[in-house]
Amino acid sequence: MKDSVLEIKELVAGYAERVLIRNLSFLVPEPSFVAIIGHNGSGKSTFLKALTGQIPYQGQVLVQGQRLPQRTGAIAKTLSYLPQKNNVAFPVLVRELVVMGLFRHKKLLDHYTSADYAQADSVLHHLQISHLSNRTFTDLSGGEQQLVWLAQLMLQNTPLVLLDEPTQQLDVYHKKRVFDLMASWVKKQQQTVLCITHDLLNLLPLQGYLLNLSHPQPTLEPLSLETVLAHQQLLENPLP
Ligand SMILES: Nc1ncnc2c1ncn2[C@@H]1O[C@H](COP(=O)(O)OP(=O)(O)OP(=O)(O)O)[C@@H](O)[C@H]1O
Repeated sequence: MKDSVLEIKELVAGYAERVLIRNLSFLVPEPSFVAIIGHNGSGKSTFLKALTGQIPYQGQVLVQGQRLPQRTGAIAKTLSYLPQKNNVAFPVLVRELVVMGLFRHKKLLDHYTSADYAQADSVLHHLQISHLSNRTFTDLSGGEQQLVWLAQLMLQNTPLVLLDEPTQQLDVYHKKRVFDLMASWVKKQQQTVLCITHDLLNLLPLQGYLLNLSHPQPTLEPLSLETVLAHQQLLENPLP
């Protein structure tokens, strides 16, 4: 039997005196898009922090049948992660930041080659942000920075991609484009995408699943007009 791409078994995670994820179990059988939704503070980022080894957890996470290590370094081959806030403390050109997405294929002191830069240029072109290529990253607007991080994530090309509100600062046009882009990662590259979002209406055209962490016992539900609208209504009310 083929291994499922992702299986979460009885995951428990949270902080010192506050368990936020209680006995979460679900299975993603094949490469899929999974929208993680829920009220502010319901534990969405906490869930991704557990998967990325930033906080300890109980339970099991299996990726393609293998237990995901709990150490950040060892996880890097399997998954890429775009946090909600990602600061860069030094002035770096956009093209240089994007090419770093290939770090998994490099040894410590390796230089990036012209073929690597060609790949970086290609994803910048794909995201329609080639004009930002030689700009200093820290001078860009919040939305432009978000698109640059997405370009870097594309170069990482891991089986599992975790994104924490990747469309938060984007305009209406770019929000739609980024949701289309995530759908194409699933379809064309067979990647599994877990995306935290509050943009429920943008989920309507997509195929995949929805996981509402505001629910007392969250489960994967197929994305459809009915499920999205039902959850939108739930989220319009206070956290139970
Ligand atoms: N390091 C920490 N120590 C203690 N509590 C924390 C820590 N980080 C987050 N929390 C708390 O855990 C709860 C869940 O936080 P989390 O960031 O997972 O929520 P979220 O669902 O992603 O919310 P949002 O939609 O606002 O991004 C919040 O109440 C938050 O204050």
